Amino acid sequence: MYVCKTLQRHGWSHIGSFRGKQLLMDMRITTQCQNGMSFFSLDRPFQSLLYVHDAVAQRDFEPALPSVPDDVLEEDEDSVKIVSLVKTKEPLGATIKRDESTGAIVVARIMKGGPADKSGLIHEGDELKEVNGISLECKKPKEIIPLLACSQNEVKFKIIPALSKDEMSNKKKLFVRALFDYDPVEDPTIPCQDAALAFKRGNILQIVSMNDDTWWQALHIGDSSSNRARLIPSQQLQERRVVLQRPRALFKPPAVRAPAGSRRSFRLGKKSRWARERARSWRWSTGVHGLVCPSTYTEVIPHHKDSKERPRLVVLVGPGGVGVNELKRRLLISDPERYGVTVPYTSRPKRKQENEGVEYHFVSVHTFEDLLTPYANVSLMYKTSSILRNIKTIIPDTIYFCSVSPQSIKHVYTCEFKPYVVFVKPPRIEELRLTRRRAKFICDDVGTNPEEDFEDMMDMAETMESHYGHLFDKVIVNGDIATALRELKADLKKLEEADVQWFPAEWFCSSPTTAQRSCSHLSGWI
Ligand SMILES: Nc1ncnc2c1ncn2[C@@H]1O[C@H](COP(=O)(O)OP(=O)(O)OP(=O)(O)O)[C@@H](O)[C@H]1O
Repeated sequence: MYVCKTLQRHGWSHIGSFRGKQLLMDMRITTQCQNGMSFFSLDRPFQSLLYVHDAVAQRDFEPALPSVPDDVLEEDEDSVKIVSLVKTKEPLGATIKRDESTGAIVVARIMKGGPADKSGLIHEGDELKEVNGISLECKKPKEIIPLLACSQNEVKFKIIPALSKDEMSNKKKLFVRALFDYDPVEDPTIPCQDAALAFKRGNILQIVSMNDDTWWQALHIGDSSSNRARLIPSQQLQERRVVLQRPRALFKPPAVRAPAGSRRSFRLGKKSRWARERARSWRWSTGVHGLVCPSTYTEVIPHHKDSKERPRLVVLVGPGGVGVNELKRRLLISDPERYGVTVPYTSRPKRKQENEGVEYHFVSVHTFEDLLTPYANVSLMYKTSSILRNIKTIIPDTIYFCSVSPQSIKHVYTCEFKPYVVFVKPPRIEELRLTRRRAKFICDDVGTNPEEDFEDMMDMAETMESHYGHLFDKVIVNGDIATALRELKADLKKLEEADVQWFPAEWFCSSPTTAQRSCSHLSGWI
């Protein structure tokens, strides 16, 4: 029974089109009058025809599109596509995978001749956002297959189409981690202060234009208050500035000191003359006095954390005596369930409060030297890797710390360990003197003068920062130990809770040349 309300008002001629009317006249029609409303029963084909007509007239054939999510940027709005495929017994003919760097589910392969291929609507590289209205965010490929299996007649996909190669090169978003603080208020050269972006070391910026050699345009990721690009100093400009501001580092001659072995102090005085000289020569050969590129920005890519992913390895670095072990010790005491350590090797003598295999494996200078020969270095690296691997498989939820010398960071600075590198930095020299003396850790060396060691520590910290600063995710100033510990714990908590983490692009570079370029502070992609 087809109810035709229009019939009542205007009679036959108003049902659909004239063609409809003509058809109607040709059919067998039964009409009845009931309460002033006209009813008529029609044969099935004709009834279907009217349904189709009405559907077309009301444009009912178009799919009901879900609303555009709020977080889609204006420029992205047109890139969401809804694809509806009729389901048959055949599989769709596509494979999907999770993109490691973005966490997105993407079409990995389209099988030739399969339904997906024949439809021409789904392509390799397309990002799947939803299946039948169910969001695929944080889902794994194996969780998505049952969603497809249980859908009835049709499967509806919400897709972000893959970009063509040309579009890719134009549209690839470029993110960097800032390696310095920038305050436009203190920059007299900025063309327009209101158009500038202030940022802190460690902030993530999206570079939206590099057309100008001196001023780039960038957005501050995580600052939802503004979507407007602002000016930041380009890498080139910042490098020039750093070099001009570094006369002390560049021209300071090596300090002439009394023979190192002639004095004893809380920390370095216990080192052999050889070790002290070696440390100093390393500083001069690799530090600010060598060919060091100033830290400006380093390219990063977002990584969407998987709920089952292990915590990242936390690597602590800092100049000798700054308090790396003290921080590790206190962290372990504060929560032994949550934190674990790896035990490094050292050639320095054991201190009173230290135990073999706890803070370090104490080995002789000779053994340590052996470990540093090129051949042994491989086995040391292997040992380090296997120790870390074992630990990672034994207690997956524990956050592991390891302290390494900055030169050794490269052994763990890989996608396998995904280290989070924390640089433990001494405070200003006055605070260093005050806090260390107050803590009385020079008590076992009566009559020592730690002043030179404090200076060495400051020098070494400066060298490490200028040489390896681009690898540091976090800098903790160890003045007051309780404050430093609190800050470190808060930072690790934030790291654990963050859904998106920013990994250096070099971890994902396949060719060593590209990796090297990306490591040298973006010089490759300018
Ligand atoms: N913030 C601080 N205030 C006072 N004393 C501190 C502080 N941090 C560390 N110390 C003390 O300084 C001494 C050296 O610290 P620690 O052994 O942790 O240094 P380290 O960085 O591990 O050196 P190394 O790498 O040579 O072992 C210890 O006696 C420690 O208790």
